[in-house]
Amino acid sequence: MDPELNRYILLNEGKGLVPGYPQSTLDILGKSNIAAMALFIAFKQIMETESSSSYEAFKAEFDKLMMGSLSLPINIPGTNYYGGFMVYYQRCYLILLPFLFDDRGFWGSPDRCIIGLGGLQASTPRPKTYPIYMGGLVLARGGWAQGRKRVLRILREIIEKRRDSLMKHDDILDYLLKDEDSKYKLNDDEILDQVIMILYSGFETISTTSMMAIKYLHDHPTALQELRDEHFAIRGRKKPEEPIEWNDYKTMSFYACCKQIDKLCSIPPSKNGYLKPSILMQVTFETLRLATVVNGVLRKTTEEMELNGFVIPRGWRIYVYTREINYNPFLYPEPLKFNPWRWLDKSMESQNYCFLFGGGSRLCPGKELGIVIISTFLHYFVTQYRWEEVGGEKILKFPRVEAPNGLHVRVSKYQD
Ligand code: HEM
Repeated sequence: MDPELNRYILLNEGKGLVPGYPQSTLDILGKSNIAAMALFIAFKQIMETESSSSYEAFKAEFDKLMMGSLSLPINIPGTNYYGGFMVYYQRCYLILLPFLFDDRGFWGSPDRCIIGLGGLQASTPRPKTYPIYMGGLVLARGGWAQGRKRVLRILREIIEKRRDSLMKHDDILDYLLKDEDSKYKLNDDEILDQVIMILYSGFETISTTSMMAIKYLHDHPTALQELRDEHFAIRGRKKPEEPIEWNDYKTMSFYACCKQIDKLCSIPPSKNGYLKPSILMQVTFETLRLATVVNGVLRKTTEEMELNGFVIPRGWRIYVYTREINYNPFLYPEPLKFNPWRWLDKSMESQNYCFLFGGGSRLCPGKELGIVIISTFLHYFVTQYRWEEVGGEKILKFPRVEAPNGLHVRVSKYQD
């Protein structure tokens, strides 16, 4: 691992401390550390050299753009939208299936609904009324508003400088700019779209999941201890300051290195070795399940279809609300409980109801990268620090997972 990133991951010491709290207190999400870390990592992967000179200016504009991308499309000065951007303009039909509301009118009671690409499960109680409501949900658009304009300007300048320079870089932007194979050559607009897409997609997903993992581990000392054992075992094979690398990551993922796993796990080791998820993977998947960051996936019907009595016309855009699957008690007993060990069975992740990263041909292409970044962060965090919450830890789960005031923790150096 790049030592600079490594340092950043080690909590960006001295930066982003929450005013009013002692020096050792960090705002884990919100406007500082984890979110900044996720964006910085993505920025550095895309433009290694420019990450030191252009990052701060870029980040300021990107923050505005992020805010605008999740707002009503009112394109007048003063609104979040005007200061940001929207991705595409498409009319989208929001399908509110009545089973998303239970008898008390609550959203998605865990025991009543499941919708997946395979259809509704037989256990779903059928509503008598016609199930589909149409709402004009405008997802996006309207010219390039301010945030995006400025972000694009910064990126274009970087691209121009790259073209004028003879230096070679080993980063994503260099690969995008290469014109060796004209079959895959992208024009500048397409390159810019790719860059923004990578920055945008990995930002909130990674930072929110990392924050929630810290929260759950804090609240579940047994899981934290098991994770620490697993990661001190990895550190034990390395010199004190030696960064982790790819081979370490492999032992951090599906090769169990914690004895306790064998006690808990009913599955025999596979012939390839102990191909069982490590406690790190279990914690990550359980966090992704319980604190669902991406609530659903968008699809379009290419022909009229019937899903267990629900008729969906051809050409409709559908928001498949996958979040509820994660709380289905038939699939995940005691669904609201943080139980990382339920992921001991590796096959859980490949079940066709598991939509943590979407599914089918649109499966999240950043899945592995996202898991690597979260894993690396947790590895350093749990082996180097203890932490306790110090107020402001209000967490909202709906409509999106967030800590409106940040999750404040006081960290101290970990000593046995
Ligand atoms: C914890 C981390 C992440 C989670 C939970 C996550 C989740 C998801 C989900 C649920 C989808 C929808 C897939 C579908 O429609 O079936 C998606 C799509 C996507 N994700 Fe991620 N993602 C994560 C990280 C990343 C990262 C790091 C990147 C890029 C570097 C990325 C890039 C994308 C892109 C480009 C799509 C659209 C794919 C398409 O429509 O073909 N994601 N992600």
